Amino acid sequence: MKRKSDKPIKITEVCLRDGSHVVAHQYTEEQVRNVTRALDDAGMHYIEVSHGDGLGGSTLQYGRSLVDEMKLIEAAAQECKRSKLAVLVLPGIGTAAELKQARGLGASLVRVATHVTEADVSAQHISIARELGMETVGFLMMAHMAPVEKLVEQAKLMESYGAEAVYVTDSAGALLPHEVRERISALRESLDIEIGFHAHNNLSVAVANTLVAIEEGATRIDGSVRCLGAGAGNTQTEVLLAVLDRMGVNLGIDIYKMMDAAENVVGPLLPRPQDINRGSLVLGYAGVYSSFLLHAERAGKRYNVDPRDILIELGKRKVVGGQEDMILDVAAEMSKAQRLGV
Ligand SMILES: C[C@H](O)CC(=O)C(=O)O
Ligand SMILES: [Mn+2]
Repeated sequence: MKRKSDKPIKITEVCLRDGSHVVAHQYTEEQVRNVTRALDDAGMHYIEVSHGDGLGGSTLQYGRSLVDEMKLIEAAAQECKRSKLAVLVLPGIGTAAELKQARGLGASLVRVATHVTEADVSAQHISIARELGMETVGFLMMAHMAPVEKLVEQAKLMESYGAEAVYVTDSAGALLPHEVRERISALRESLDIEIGFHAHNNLSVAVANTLVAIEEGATRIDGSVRCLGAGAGNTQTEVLLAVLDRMGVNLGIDIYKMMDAAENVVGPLLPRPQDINRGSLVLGYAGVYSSFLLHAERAGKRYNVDPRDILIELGKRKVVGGQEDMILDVAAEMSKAQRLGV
């Protein structure tokens, strides 16, 4: 494989954070320990643990966690012998106090996530993370919603605040390979820091998109074992590692051990197969935030509305992360319209 960066590729495994959406944030301490131990043993570079919506996400709006995420972070930290522990924080949801607590428990990297046009709200969290001595990464979500020039402008803001890498985050799994190529390439030309890529597999192109991102110079790459992430999940980590190995890129992570972790440890946690069903396909097709899938399915049941119609309407209204309450509103409106026959 020809890569436009000579820096080593670092993988962040997100099944214990993005996968938290899939299990409605019901991870137990034992599950987190078992998964972390298996990933650490395989040599995973970074393991991310937080509520699906980041530190402090356990609320009515986003869904309550079964176990306090700080307990889960602490448990994961105790299992990490080689892997580094990462957390995610969304300014406006997670606070500096929570970031400090996570740091104290052993998290050494933080991704500060904002909507793709709202990087300015990340300044304070990025600077606090740097003061805490954490590796600090910007995470521009719903990257398909901004034109390339806007994305570059926002990434440069994060760089100016002190981020050491910036991610193109395809939260809706809506980006096509050529769109990933133009985004990563533009960032590589404009930034001095590392570039990352986080995919969702709603249109079945997560691995392909990730390969394009790596070719274009992305060096921070996310994956989830067995696709255990929101919607149809993320780039399937063990598959990506096997493909990269076939392409001559060995990341020092044991592929057999990853396959075993996928089969024996993560597989049993899946509430249902992480395939591309009607709902997840619509997420990618309509460009809707992947973590809305479960909420839309629940709202659909409650109001007797097809979840696909809810998702398509949310896409039309350009609803973004943080507006989860709109899902119920839209479902209620649609149900009323159905009853009135309008
Ligand atoms: C808070 C989100 O779930 C972050 C993420 O993984 C994404 O936007 O995708
Ligand atoms: Mn995600």
